[in-house]
Amino acid sequence: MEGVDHLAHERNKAQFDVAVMKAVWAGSRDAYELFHRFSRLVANDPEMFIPAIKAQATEEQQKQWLPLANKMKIIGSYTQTELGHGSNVRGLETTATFDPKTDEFVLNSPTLTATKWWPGGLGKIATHALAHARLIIDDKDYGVHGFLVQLRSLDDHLTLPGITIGDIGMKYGSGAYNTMDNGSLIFDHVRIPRNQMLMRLSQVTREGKYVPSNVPRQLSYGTMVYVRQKIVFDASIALSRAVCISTRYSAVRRQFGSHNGSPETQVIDYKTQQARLFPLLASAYAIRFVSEWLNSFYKDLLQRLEAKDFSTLPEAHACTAGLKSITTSVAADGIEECRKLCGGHGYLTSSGLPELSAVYIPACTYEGDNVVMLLQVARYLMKTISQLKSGNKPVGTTAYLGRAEQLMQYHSDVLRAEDWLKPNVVVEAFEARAARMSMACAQNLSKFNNPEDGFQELSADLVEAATAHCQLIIVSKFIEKLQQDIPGKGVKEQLGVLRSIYALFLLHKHIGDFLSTDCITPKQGYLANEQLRSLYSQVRPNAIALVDAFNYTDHFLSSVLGRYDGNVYPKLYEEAWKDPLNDTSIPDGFHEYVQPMLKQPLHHGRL
Ligand SMILES: CCCCCCCC/C=C\CCCCCCCC(=O)SCCNC(=O)CCNC(=O)[C@H](O)C(C)(C)COP(=O)(O)OP(=O)(O)OC[C@H]1O[C@@H](n2cnc3c(N)ncnc32)[C@H](O)[C@@H]1OP(=O)(O)O
Ligand SMILES: Cc1cc2nc3c(=O)[nH]c(=O)nc-3n(C[C@H](O)[C@H](O)[C@H](O)COP(=O)(O)OP(=O)(O)OC[C@H]3O[C@@H](n4cnc5c(N)ncnc54)[C@H](O)[C@@H]3O)c2cc1C
Repeated sequence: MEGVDHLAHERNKAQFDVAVMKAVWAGSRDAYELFHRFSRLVANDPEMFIPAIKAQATEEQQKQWLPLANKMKIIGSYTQTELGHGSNVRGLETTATFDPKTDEFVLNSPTLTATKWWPGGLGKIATHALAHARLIIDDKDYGVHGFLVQLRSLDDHLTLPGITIGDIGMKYGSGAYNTMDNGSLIFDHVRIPRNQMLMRLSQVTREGKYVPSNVPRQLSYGTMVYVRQKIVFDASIALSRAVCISTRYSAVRRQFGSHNGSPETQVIDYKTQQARLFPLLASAYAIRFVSEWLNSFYKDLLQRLEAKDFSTLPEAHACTAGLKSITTSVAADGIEECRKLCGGHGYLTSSGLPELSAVYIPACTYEGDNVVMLLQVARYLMKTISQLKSGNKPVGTTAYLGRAEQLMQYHSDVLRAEDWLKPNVVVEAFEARAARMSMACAQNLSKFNNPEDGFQELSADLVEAATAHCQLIIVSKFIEKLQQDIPGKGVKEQLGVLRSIYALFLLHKHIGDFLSTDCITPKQGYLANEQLRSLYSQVRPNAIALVDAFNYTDHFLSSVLGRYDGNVYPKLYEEAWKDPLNDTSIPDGFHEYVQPMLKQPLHHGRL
């Protein structure tokens, strides 16, 4: 049956132009062409070190180090986290003490918990580290700064004196993340020249004078803003990959429902399967579009920073931290749901899902623990609300808080299920929910004498308010995307269906928020759910074409279940047969251990 497309009948059902949708998913026609060519050539290979040099090094330092890094003459590791501290960057313990006699910094790990722990590439391969350490001059602590430190000889790759490096060992699962040499590093009074402190933001002079930056010190966290927005894009890839596998397999898999010898039901036709799968399909598109927006916001930030305009930096931090958190959580949970959607076969390595899950789930932790990131968003929201009194009009993603008074009076006017298809009806409900949750937190916070005590006490509520705010951003950006000119037969209509599924699924999932804040009535909640069911029926004939639009090759999916041609069973069988256990019919050790047991005589009356 090689060459037969078992999913052709599904593809024929599509009510939209898949070629155009491929370009929409890729971002543009050009991006599509590029991805199409490259995805067939290379695997993803993220750099980790270079963005930080660009952000924190002076022009002179960049001239010295970037060509070396770009040409792979040196291999760098972003070395921030320690055994004792990851989230609390200000709590890092490694020290870099200035020695005015020699014009050097002395890097030292004063305690076990100061050991650098986790940095990727550090364990085995890196020649240099961008190490984060506390700057000490004349016994005065100036806080955490970045230092370029050579770790290994460029001749024989042996570690240099005073440096102890190891790999931190096996990680979750047996999958590909174990090929990453996350490492540990101890400094024992290692000396580096003064000009290897990254001095774009603040400098240390030859005399040992600290010259603080005249720009916000938060700029030193710029690498994290950059990587977090990349991670949002990455979430759309990881989730769409899992959704592609489980959608195709759900159309192939049949279970129950045969009448008089007719074929059994495709599991994708079960409403329960649709209610689990289609919100994830919609989420993949939603994350894709919000990542597109976030990337353009980030590019705008860079232009502003060039012009010394720092006004959007706090919002950029809140958006990248919050969206990193929400989207990686959705993707990680979504991958696991996709595994379950594939039943038993989803647990096989050949489904591609266990590997994807094991590699992906740390995204909820690295580059900022997801809860810690939402608490940053909450701080930003509380700050925005506290400034309302002084007449500060919020802009951008918090503009709706400027209409807080009006939103506190809001009651949804939905009367019929179809009313929930109107974008403005959805946005108003999401704005009112987010605003009321934040306002409630702000009001509760004001009851505490010490705001920090209040923040700790209310942190679970604050995380929920931040979640509501971030979900509002994603819903709004999906709606804005559809306000653009999108050509192609049926493309906009399909995206409209996905947009409504995304928003109404969230409403259904967080119905408690919407009801307890009195934004909607139970009847309106019921109508939203009714609408959701009918949207699932609309997406059903287009489901396969919607995942085809991701344009993933079988090689990229690495999944027997997600094959483009749907030829699952013969390939599943073939794949199992490749297992080394099947090379022989008698397993190793059988004659030594199992056979003697089998040959033991039976004793009457005893087992
Ligand atoms: C590397 C390149 C890769 C490129 C390719 C990408 C492909 C993508 C796909 C997949 C590859 C991924 C591979 C894995 C990579 C993993 C790498 C790592 O994990 S590296 C370690 C990351 N470590 C954290 O993220 C720590 C988390 N902690 C923190 O960020 C901070 O410490 C935080 C936010 C918790 C703040 O802690 P506080 O409370 O002590 O803050 P205070 O330092 O005092 O600063 C407070 C002020 O600064 C602002 N702020 C904080 N962070 C900011 C930021 N990043 N930008 C701007 N402002 C920020 C705050 O809003 C606040 O502002 P106000 O004073 O209220 O105005
Ligand atoms: C696969 C992987 C790759 C990594 N790569 C790198 C790298 O290349 N370079 C590098 O420097 N680091 C790297 N890291 C480290 C990573 O950035 C940190 O692990 C991450 O920032 C989380 O910090 P932590 O480990 O200190 O978690 P912790 O902060 O110890 O988190 C433990 C728990 O405490 C909670 N918590 C912490 N603080 C608060 C708070 N203020 N309020 C409420 N709850 C809180 C968290 O939510 C979490 O539930 C990597 C980590 C992983 C897993």
